[in-house]
Amino acid sequence: MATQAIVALKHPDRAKTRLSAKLTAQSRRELYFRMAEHVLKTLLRTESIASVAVATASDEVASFARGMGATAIDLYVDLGTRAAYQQAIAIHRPSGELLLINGDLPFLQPEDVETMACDRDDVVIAPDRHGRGTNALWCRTAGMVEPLFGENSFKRHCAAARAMGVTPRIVRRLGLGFDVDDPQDLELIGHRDVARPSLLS
Ligand SMILES: Nc1nc2c(ncn2[C@@H]2O[C@H](COP(=O)(O)OP(=O)(O)OP(=O)(O)O)[C@@H](O)[C@H]2O)c(=O)[nH]1
Ligand SMILES: O=C(O)[C@H](O)COP(=O)(O)O
Repeated sequence: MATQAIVALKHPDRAKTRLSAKLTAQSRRELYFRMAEHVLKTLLRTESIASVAVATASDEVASFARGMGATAIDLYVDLGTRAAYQQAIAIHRPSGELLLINGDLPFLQPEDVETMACDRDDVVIAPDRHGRGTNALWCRTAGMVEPLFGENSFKRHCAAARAMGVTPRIVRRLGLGFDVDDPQDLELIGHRDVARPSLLS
């Protein structure tokens, strides 16, 4: 199997704004790069991932991605996660298996990615742990489900798959479900019991 992965990464100076009440701009930048590095490294060492591309409008992030061994898909402007993935697909024209995955998943492990990219299904969706957003979307062929990220995108991606006659497989795992959006997520990172399955229900 050979899945192409695309990671959307916003301009670092405008990322993680919901953490502004708790973290300075400098700390938010550091957290952003730490998480992005973790996600890229994880993807790069996952066997079923053939290539990793970062979709970004930031030259700094593009260089960072290339320095790590990923490629960069240069976007013109940040218009949100949905637009970033849609533009990246339009520019990059991936064929075959495609994984769209966010760059703010601090617990992501290769096994999580392997679980998504296994052989049996056409569409696999990893919701955030609240069951609202989508943190990763895998399709057997690019274009099978249009990226519809944004608020409550999990329901939308499920409906979009069903509209194509496909029953999506849903993957709920800590590594895929735990994204860092708000101050409560930051507090949980520090706690070992973050791995409790109850957080994923
Ligand atoms: N290229 C690109 N990536 C984006 C954009 N918006 C979000 N992302 C990425 O999509 C993923 C999920 O983003 P969010 O959880 O909304 O993160 P965020 O926008 O930094 O958070 P807030 O500023 O707090 O809303 C992260 O990897 C972001 O870097 C965008 O406009 N362009
Ligand atoms: O569904 C989405 O668009 C992504 O998961 C981003 O959602 P978030 O802003 O809740 O992380």
